[in-house]
Amino acid sequence: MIHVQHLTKTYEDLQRGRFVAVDGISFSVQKGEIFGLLGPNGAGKTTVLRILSTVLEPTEGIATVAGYDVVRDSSEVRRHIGFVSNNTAIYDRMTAWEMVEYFGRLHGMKAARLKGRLDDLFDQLRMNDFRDVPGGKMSTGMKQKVSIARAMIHDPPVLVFDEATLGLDVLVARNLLGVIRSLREAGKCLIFSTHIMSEVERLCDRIAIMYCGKILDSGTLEELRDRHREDDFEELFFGLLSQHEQEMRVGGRINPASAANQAVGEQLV
Ligand SMILES: Nc1ncnc2c1ncn2[C@@H]1O[C@H](COP(=O)(O)OP(=O)(O)OP(=O)(O)O)[C@@H](O)[C@H]1O
Repeated sequence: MIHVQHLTKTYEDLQRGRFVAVDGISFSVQKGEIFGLLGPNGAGKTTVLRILSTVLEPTEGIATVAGYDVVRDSSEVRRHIGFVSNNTAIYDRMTAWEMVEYFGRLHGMKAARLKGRLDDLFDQLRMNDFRDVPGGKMSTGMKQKVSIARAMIHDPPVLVFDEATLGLDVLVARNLLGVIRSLREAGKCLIFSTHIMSEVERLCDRIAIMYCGKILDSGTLEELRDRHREDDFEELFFGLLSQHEQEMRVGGRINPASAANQAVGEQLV
């Protein structure tokens, strides 16, 4: 469902000059699978997810979603993908129902199909209690559910969650992880970015550890543990990051992103 090959994204930055945010990464995600992108702030996760959802174009490499190329077939990609982040704008004066309905219309859905889909989603995500509550009066958990419903209204086979639990209390975050699991059961292809190790351990079928724009390693939790002979995932993760730092230092190729990530230990849970 998602195929990424040698994907690179460079930004022209006033301070850093030409900056490589994503550096030749490759991975695939199948139907019915949750793929976790784990990495500290600045690792390049959001950039990858924005390329997949056609908000950004890659500098080099190929990315396809449901068989469609993110550059050549961007409107087909948008039809097949839903994007959930932690900072989706929720309109204060629109109710939960109106907001999700509005996004359905933006996707060109006809009234009858839209009504059926709204009913299903409000049941599935248990949103009926607050269907008429305006955005300005919603709790963070309600807002997050509206964001998910909005991303799912057109029933895309691929869903992207970018740091979606950031700022949520434990209960709401736990509910969200439950929703993501149920989407996997429904056969969706899910990609989930986070800097929280326990989330990937609990949720993801396969994991890519990302740092300074590169995937340092990827596989199931068991494969990673076996390969690195380390049962403690936190130790494994930090071991990979410091090995990468060391290799960059020896090669004299310190990526500016490394400097930006010096406080990496403090950012990770
Ligand atoms: N528009 C931009 N112009 C220049 N640099 C950028 C731009 N967007 C992102 N970057 C840089 O690219 C790198 C990767 O950022 P990105 O947001 O993809 O990382 P991330 O892993 O999602 O981290 P975070 O969790 O902080 O969002 C960072 O060093 C960031 O400062």
